[in-house]
Amino acid sequence: MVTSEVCTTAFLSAMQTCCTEITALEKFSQMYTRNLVDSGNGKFNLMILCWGEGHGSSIHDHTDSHCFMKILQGNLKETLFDWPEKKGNGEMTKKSERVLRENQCAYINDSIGLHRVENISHTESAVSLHLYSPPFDSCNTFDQRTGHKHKVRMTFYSKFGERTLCVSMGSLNN
Ligand SMILES: N[C@@H](CS(=O)O)C(=O)O
Ligand SMILES: [Fe+2]
Repeated sequence: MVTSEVCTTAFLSAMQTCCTEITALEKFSQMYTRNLVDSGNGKFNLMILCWGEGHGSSIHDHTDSHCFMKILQGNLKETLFDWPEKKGNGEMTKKSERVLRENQCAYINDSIGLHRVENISHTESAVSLHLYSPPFDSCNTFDQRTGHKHKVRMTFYSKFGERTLCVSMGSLNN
């Protein structure tokens, strides 16, 4: 486990170099945007997420994938939640929260729990790098008050630097 954590950190740090160029493609909108950078021959999705002031995701899972994340710019608050009881009929349990700062890496998968990510700054945007393996294009969002889940299809605001023609935003907006 320790070895894989070290490898993960090393890998994500190595990504920093190409990300300096990638951030030139930053895309901001009314909600956080998901921008596909590399689809890894179908083995992973590497994406840049751009968070304006106050933007955040709703509570969500990661469809049984590994999710690695690195903050490239600004700060993001991550709140972890337990999975709701089967029936999902009450306030969801908050497990922990932390602020991820520039260059910090994080990891989550469904056995760790659910999370919500927010740029709580009123003055600064944030940019994060996300690596998902295997890739997925839908996940579940959860209502914090009831624990009820809702399947959501996720789309990209841009792919390989080009704006997509998605009608809906496809982000897990808060
Ligand atoms: N998992 C979210 C971003 S985050 O809030 O972790 C997404 O891919 O849109
Ligand atoms: Fe997430």
